[in-house]
Amino acid sequence: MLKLFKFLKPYQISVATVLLFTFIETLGTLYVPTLTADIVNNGVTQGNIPYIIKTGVFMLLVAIFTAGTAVLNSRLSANISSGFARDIRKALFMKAQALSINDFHKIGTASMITRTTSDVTLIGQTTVMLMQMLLPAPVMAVAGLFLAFSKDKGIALIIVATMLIFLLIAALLGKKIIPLFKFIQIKMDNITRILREIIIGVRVIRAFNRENHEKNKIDTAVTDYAANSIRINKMIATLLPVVMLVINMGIISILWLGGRRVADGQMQVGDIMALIEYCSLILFFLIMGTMMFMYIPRAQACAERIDEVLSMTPEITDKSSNSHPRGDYAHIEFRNVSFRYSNAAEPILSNLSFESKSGEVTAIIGGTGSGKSTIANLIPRFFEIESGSILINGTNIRNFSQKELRDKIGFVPQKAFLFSGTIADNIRDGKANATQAEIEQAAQIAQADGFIRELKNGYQAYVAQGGNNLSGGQKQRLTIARALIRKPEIYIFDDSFSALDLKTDAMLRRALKKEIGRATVIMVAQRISTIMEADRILVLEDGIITGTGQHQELMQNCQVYRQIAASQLSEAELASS
Ligand SMILES: Nc1ncnc2c1ncn2[C@@H]1O[C@H](COP(=O)(O)OP(=O)(O)OP(=O)(O)O)[C@@H](O)[C@H]1O
Repeated sequence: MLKLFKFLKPYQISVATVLLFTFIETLGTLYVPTLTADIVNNGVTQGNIPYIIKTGVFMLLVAIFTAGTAVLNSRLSANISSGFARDIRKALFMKAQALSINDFHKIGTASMITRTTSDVTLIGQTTVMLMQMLLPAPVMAVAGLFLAFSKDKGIALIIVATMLIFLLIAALLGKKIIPLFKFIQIKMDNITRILREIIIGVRVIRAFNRENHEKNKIDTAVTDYAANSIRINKMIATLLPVVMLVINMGIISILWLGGRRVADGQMQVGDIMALIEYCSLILFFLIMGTMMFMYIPRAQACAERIDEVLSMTPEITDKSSNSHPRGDYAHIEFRNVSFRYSNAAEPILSNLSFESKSGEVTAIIGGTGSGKSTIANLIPRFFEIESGSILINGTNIRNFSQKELRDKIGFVPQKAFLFSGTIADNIRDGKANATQAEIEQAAQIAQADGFIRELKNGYQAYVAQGGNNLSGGQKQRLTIARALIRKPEIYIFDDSFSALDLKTDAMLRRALKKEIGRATVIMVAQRISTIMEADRILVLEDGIITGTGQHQELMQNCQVYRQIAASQLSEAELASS
């Protein structure tokens, strides 16, 4: 947790002010019973009304001043807490942006959400509670005991004994509660993960009537969380009456010994009142401080989870500071590339070599799981290759900054993903300063203009989260338009035409051909008809290229390609190819 305190640096002055105010507030709180004793001893028992009024007014001023510092303290603390939490969240977000997909998988999406939301909130709250509740406890104890000893040593020792009994009980209970607090965040992660899956997969759940199964899953997770919380609350609930008993025993002892002292004429009545008040205040602040000690392990667990993300070294970093400005063409070369996913035993691609020339369409076809999407994902450097090199215009992609590299690419992912907002906003994600004319032109080439204009608000029509209010084909066309608007040097279509009907597929490819110019196109596809006209087709089988050439060459030379064609084309189409 100490590591995260560096985020408090911008709030140094505020933190110092809170500490000072807390100190003043604590002393002010202790001064009030001292004044009460004074009023009773020198005013009430003597019948000295002017003294009562004078000291009473002074006491009122002390109380108002103490309350004022408390209000200011709360406001400052709230500001520190929210600013501190905001800064940690920003840092987490920036880190998440820098992490590779592999790095991200190590943490998990649900855990990343919990860490950025509830973990940070808890750290912010705990830090402020630490300043307001834990730090005043020793000040109160030392100052309170000092005042108590100055009034009566014997009674002060009763207060010390009461404190020790309380601390013993708190230590015994803390030993049981602290591990439970640590578990709470892990259980919260579990709830977030299940909820996220249920929300995203709601259609599948309904389609397969899995509502009860999912309900049971979330019930179990929530019940588990609740059981943990109930156990904690039960223990805290036990602590409070026991502590009250200890305090009351302390007060009774003070009254007993104080009464005898008053009877012997060694002490005044007001002093008993002050001593009881000191005892109550010390114990009250100790209770609050102890509660904090129980929260600290939970905050500590959260801090460790946050620090784990913040201290991660991204797997993919920018090495070169040389700049590689955007051009208008790209020549891609895979040279003996081998790649394996971090959790996989076997490589997915082995010694893969191919070239994709400027102005040409290179298509990749092959069975499912053969590694087509993996190749598409390696060009923007979403993953790091194991050996070999990927070159763009002769430069290793590792020598580009990730931003420069990705600026060159118009990427259309296999799973069409849109953001909530308007249709125009989504296309503009490809080029932030795109004009309406550019947006419409990109949509026309992507064969999306027609359906967009039929929507009630056209380009301003609302796209729901993930594009859930659009059809699969509509979403695909918008993701294509988003890539086209960049006018990139490299187009990567990862099975991006699969949801289009054959006619739209053909029209889109025809429009694309005119648009591409000197750019390079990598087109992953399952359908032969989509790639038949490509300048070069790579046939992939288990991460190895088993055939390269144009459609007709492959029909003659490549058995795997012939088998794919035979399974998709009609007799007439096969005969004519
Ligand atoms: N993140 C990942 N971690 C581990 N293995 C993965 C990961 N992504 C893909 N794989 C594995 O890599 C292999 C190749 O996957 P890839 O997505 O490249 O295949 P593909 O040819 O595009 O398949 P499809 O046509 O079904 O989309 C598969 O066996 C897959 O299980």
